[in-house]
Amino acid sequence: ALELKLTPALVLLRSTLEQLQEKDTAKIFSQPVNQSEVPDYLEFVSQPMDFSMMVTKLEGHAYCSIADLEKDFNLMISNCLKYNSKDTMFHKTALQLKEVGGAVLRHAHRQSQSIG
Ligand SMILES: CC(=O)c1c[nH]c2ccccc12
Repeated sequence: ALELKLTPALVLLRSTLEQLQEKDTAKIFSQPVNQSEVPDYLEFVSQPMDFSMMVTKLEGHAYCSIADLEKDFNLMISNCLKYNSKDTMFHKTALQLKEVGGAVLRHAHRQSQSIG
């Protein structure tokens, strides 16, 4: 539709990231894992990622597509699944966010295709 023609890719990236953050109702992904509180974190996770870092990257034009955003989202989820064992709230929350976030991203991919 015409109004999508006026929607720059950056606006779609921003709204997609905002939708993903809204799904993280426990806000466990809002900020980096505090490495002084979790001293062994970097033994399991080589590339930390969280939503605050993704916002900084987005505003710094580090994401050229929904696929770029999806890569960091998937990294953030897999870090959490790796560090936190299956029986933890964090692990279960990450699995749920992976599901609902996937739907948000699939919808965003469709929208970006119709922008052209
Ligand atoms: C997202 C994640 O793994 C974590 C979010 N907060 C944490 C606190 C201790 C250990 C891990 C975490």
